[in-house]
Amino acid sequence: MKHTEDQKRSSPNEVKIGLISISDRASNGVYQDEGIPALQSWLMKAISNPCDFHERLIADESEIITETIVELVDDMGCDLVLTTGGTGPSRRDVTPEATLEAGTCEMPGFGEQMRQISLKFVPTAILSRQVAVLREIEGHAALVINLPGQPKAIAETLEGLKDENGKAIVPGIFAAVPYCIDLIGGPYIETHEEVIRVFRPKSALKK
Ligand SMILES: Nc1ncnc2c1ncn2[C@@H]1O[C@H](COP(=O)(O)OP(=O)(O)OP(=O)(O)O)[C@@H](O)[C@H]1O
Ligand SMILES: Nc1nc2c(c(=O)[nH]1)N[C@H]1C(S)=C(S)[C@@H](COP(=O)(O)O)O[C@H]1N2
Repeated sequence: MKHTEDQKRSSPNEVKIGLISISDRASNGVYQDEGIPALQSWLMKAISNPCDFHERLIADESEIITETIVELVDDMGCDLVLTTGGTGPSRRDVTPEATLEAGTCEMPGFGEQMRQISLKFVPTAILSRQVAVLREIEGHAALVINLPGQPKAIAETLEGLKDENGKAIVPGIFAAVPYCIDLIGGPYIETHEEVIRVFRPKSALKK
């Protein structure tokens, strides 16, 4: 990894997070982007570590999507990159292919779980082709996850489905993100349990 000022952490537990909103219309100013604000507000509510966000609003262009993921991981040193938009069946929806292009290995469980969660909200969740990958380079690695484009779907998939007492019925995908980041050498992420309860094996818990 190239060493730049951007990659430095202001504290050892700071999490560097890339947020990419992929939308032809929002990036052209046809409507206001709601993707990045929805991602950022959920993460700020959920994560207790200090976070350093890097935001990008781009069109549904395959090369630009891949380049943006690579830039956020390799140059900015992001530990986690979340994309929103462009995972449906339309011709312009190319986010999954562009993400796979930036990845060094696929993490199929995230896409599988997201479709399970989203099917509890809308039958069209089956149309979502979301993927997740690791991007591993020399001295650094990151987890990259596609989320749906509907702004309300962002919290739904990250947080999952809860009953009226706040108990998880279907766990959100973020429950597995901190342990994944541990395993690839990133910072130890902690969350506010009332928003999302993280799962780690006992042996991986910090005392
Ligand atoms: N960045 C965004 N901000 C606000 N709403 C969005 C955004 N991206 C998508 N949406 C909403 O979610 C729907 C589904 O998202 P999808 O990624 O399939 O968009 P799309 O139909 O390809 O639109 P776009 O022209 O924005 O790329 C959109 O039709 C739009 O109503
Ligand atoms: N939780 C949730 N997931 C959802 C949706 C939703 O409203 N809520 N919309 C679905 C629809 S209509 C489509 S086409 C696919 C792909 O979405 P994208 O193109 O917006 O990324 O996500 C699906 N996943």
